Amino acid sequence: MWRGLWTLVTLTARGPRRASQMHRLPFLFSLRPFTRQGSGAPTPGSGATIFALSSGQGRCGIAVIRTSGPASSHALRSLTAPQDLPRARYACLRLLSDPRSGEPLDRALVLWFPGPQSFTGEDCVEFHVHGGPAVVSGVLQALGSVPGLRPAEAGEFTRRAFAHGKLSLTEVEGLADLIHAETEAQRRQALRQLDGELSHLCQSWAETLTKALAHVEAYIDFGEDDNLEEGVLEQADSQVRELELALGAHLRDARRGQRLRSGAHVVVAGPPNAGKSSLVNLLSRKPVSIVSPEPGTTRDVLETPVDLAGFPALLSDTAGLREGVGPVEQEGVRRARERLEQADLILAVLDASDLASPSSCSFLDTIVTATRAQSSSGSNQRLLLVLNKSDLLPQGGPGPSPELPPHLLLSCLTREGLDGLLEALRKELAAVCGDPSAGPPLLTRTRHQHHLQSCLDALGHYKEAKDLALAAEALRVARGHLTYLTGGGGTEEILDVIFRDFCVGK
Ligand SMILES: Nc1nc2c(ncn2[C@@H]2O[C@H](COP(=O)(O)OP(=O)(O)OP(=O)(O)O)[C@@H](O)[C@H]2O)c(=O)[nH]1
Repeated sequence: MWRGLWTLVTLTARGPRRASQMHRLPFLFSLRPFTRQGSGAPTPGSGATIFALSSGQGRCGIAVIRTSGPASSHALRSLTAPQDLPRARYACLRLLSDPRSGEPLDRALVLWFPGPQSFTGEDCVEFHVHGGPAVVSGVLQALGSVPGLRPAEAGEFTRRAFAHGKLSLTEVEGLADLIHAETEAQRRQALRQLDGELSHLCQSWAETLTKALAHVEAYIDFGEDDNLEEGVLEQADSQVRELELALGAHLRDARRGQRLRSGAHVVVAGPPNAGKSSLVNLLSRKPVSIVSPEPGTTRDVLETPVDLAGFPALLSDTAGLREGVGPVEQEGVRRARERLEQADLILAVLDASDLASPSSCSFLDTIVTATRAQSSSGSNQRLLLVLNKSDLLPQGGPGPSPELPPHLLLSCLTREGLDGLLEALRKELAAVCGDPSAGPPLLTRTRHQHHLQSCLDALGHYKEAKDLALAAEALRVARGHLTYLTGGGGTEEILDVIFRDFCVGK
């Protein structure tokens, strides 16, 4: 019975998740225009000079404390001896003292970044002090005693950088992702976004729309005037068509960039005793699940975040799939099936030495059906079949069998086949999450999807417009959504959401 269920839900697995993601951030989609990015948009208390510990908390070799704002040079002079400003952007060794008592605090490297050539665009100072808690708290207290200085709020340095046009909103998001990146693939994607690839792409699309709009407005103003070059409206139409194709391609990326940020759902499933828990423990390099020779040991879904071949994943161990069991195990089997529906990648595990058992046959049957259903439905769900316990097979393995779909041989016991499995996982996860090192930049947030979709909708209105004034307005709306995407418009709400991801000192 569950076989049919799985197949059915395989076809529709993406729908509900998308809906729930949209639901969680409803206010992001009702943006009103506000001051343009980079034009000195106000930040809360932007007149003050802020300071914070920018390196990690706790004892460390070197800690970096920084300031940003007009009183930065005064703060530097107040704490250091000699009191002159060091050469801009050159590290210089200074004695730091408490300006209230004159008590020495540390010998530190000091860097002076006069605005606007600084991270925030304001005057900034960095103190590279010894990372002991007493040194750090002494320097922070000394800075707090300097008039005009106050502790920074979370993300306030970056918010100031955004307000001064140093970073676009997508670059700010890339920076937040870089700080939170836990895997190689996440780091690559974040760095590309921080480098402005997505931002530049949106800007080039916005420029295309500006040209199309100029053509339409010229036609409105001059009509069939001799001075107007021929075919201006046709040019606008072809620019819109090209842009539609480009936006459509990005929107069809199956949310790979978002999966790379949040982690792919990888579900380990199979009949009881196949070695699912052993595989989960092997891949996560920790004892997440109980392993025992008794079939039916795992009865609930056990989840663990892992770095799988450089990609972030949420790995789920599930109850062995079988019929005719007690109520507790039955519930575990129901939950396992539910998890299979949500999986981006299914790791189907079978005991290679027990392929003829009824539970293995029934599971194999299901995999074959599911694989066929996937290829005919165009589903994005991926599947890898792993034949575990290869150490129990006679030399040479089970040999080619027409009944078996493509599979990998593995022994969780001896780890033979693990490298091959990791390589296969890397390929599958690159298909699920996208390759962060190649191809066009991916959309990494629901917000990006929303603005591109809205832009595309507006282009649809352009094509349907009954008169040129309406067509021009549709182009303006479309361009507005691209501007919103890079932070050229928005509300304090969206900025609050994005900057909430930052820690104090960034
Ligand atoms: N020989 C051999 N035994 C293995 C291998 N992998 C797992 N086992 C053994 O197979 C038994 C079942 O392993 P589990 O990892 O608990 O299997 P499971 O699929 O999670 O089992 P359920 O919780 O019942 O669904 C244990 O005794 C493991 O030590 C392997 O590669 N080779």
